[in-house]
Amino acid sequence: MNIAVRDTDTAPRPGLRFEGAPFFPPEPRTGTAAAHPPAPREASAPRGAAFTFRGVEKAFGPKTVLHGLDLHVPAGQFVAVIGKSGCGKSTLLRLLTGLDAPTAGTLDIARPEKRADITRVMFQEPRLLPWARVAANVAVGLSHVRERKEKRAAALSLLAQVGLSDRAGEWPAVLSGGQRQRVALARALASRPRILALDEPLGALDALTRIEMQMLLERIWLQQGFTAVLVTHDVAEAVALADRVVLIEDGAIALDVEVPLPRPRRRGAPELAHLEGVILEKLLGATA
Ligand SMILES: Nc1ncnc2c1ncn2[C@@H]1O[C@H](COP(=O)(O)OP(=O)(O)OP(=O)(O)O)[C@@H](O)[C@H]1O
Repeated sequence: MNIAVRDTDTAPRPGLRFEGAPFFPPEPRTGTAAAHPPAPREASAPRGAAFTFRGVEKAFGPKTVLHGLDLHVPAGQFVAVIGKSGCGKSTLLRLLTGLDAPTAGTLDIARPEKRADITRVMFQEPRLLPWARVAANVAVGLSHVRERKEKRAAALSLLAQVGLSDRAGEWPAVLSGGQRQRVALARALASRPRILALDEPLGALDALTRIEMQMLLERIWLQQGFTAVLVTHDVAEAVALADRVVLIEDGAIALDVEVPLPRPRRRGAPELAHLEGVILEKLLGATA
């Protein structure tokens, strides 16, 4: 198996892999971020790119969390972001989704003026509205659909995608944790985002539900072709789902690993375990 591992800034980026990204055709990665000329803050990303961080710094008062982070992600790619607690993973997602702004550097993103429309975030906790039934919770993501009947039909169709057709009229409180996350996923997908940011969305689920949700997420990603950025502490999850795993260390990308394995990936396969070991070794080195 040919595994491309990159200690950032010392080696060229690995080749890209695209599998099942029907809406966004693959584009060969062309050079490093440094090869691009400086761009105005949040200018349009290069064609075929979902987003590019160039020398992005984020400081909170005297504390600098991200130091000159470079990350180019082509449209349709599934990227997993790992790193020790407090290294800046959620901060990266907040910058990506426009919830926060970099203190230096540039973030190039397709149609930045529409960022609220093209990005969606899913968190560890589903954050559903407790006073709204399941279908109404999904409809929150359907603000672009005006007609009530149409909205309901769209919400039901989304619930069918996540396997919850029969729970549309229930309250979130009666659902299991995994079912609530399915509703949150349906709501996140409702606006057909181009970029789905996932901040440890499966972290609170039991092991079996977690694997079921991973498979659901992968299936929907394969069908819809959005760009997925998954923050996770679970390296096995990262290699099972992602085209590419990046490790943040000392505020920058310390490792960039391609996952050259066909889908669906068999949990426990030796190739996955090998790759997991390579990444864990680096991660443990970072936390030692
Ligand atoms: N709004 C804020 N004000 C001050 N400091 C912040 C703020 N947001 C994040 N930080 C700090 O930035 C650092 C990175 O936080 P972040 O949440 O991005 O880490 P993380 O890698 O996602 O951590 P974890 O894996 O534990 O969730 C932490 O030290 C955190 O305390």
